[in-house]
Amino acid sequence: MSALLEVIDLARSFGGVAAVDGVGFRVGAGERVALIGPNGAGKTTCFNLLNGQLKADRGEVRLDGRVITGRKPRELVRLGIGRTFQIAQSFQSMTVGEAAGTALAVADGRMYSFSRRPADRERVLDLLRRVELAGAIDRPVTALPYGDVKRLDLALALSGEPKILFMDEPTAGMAAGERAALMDRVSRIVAEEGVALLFTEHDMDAVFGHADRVMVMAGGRLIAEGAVDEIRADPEVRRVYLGKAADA
Ligand SMILES: Nc1ncnc2c1ncn2[C@@H]1O[C@H](COP(=O)(O)OP(=O)(O)OP(=O)(O)O)[C@@H](O)[C@H]1O
Repeated sequence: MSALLEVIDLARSFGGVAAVDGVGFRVGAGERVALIGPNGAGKTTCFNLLNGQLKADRGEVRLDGRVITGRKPRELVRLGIGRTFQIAQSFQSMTVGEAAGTALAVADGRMYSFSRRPADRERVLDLLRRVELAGAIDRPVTALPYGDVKRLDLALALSGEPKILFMDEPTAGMAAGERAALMDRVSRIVAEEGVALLFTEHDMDAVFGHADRVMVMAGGRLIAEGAVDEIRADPEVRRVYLGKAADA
């Protein structure tokens, strides 16, 4: 049986730096996979190759067996890839409802039509309910506390009804309690809706609590892959990344 996401020999260099150097892996439908590794390992570059932000020098990405390498981010949304947006940059002048409505319109492919008919309020509310943000529909995005910005970010990523969700450091900059709440919500959505999840994180509670499988990157390559307990116990992973933190 073919995987939902299949990555084959993916590579991208910047000048002399091989940021991603022949990476291959699979993610199954509904699976939660964490990509971890030290700073500069190549995780963000890998994500940007998958989500169409960067062009690969080499390699192939397949979704449901279809080659999607080189597709534009907007096409990828329509093919079933959801990814978090840079809300702070894109939606500063909007309310929460307008931001969600815009994301739904983009996902529908109506964004550049003459009518620019906004998504109806019920649909926007449904999307916001999934991330427990319906009560904030008329609030300006700029007035949201940081944890709610992250929830909105998640809502926008879900707007295209993705088969797989890419989240690059979803809990970065959040307080510990907020981090746990966000990851619990993400895990619930993934379980209830059958969406697969690929995420990077430096917070090991989020990784070990919410991943079915963990992949470890260092120097542009995958150096280990396995279930949470295997990765925790892997001597090479402890040496390059987890170190003494794993004993805590
Ligand atoms: N646009 C770019 N131009 C030049 N070098 C880059 C660029 N993007 C990434 N790199 C380099 O590629 C390597 C991998 O960086 P990347 O950001 O993908 O790592 P990362 O694992 O996401 O790190 P972090 O955990 O700190 O976010 C690093 O050496 C980085 O300096």
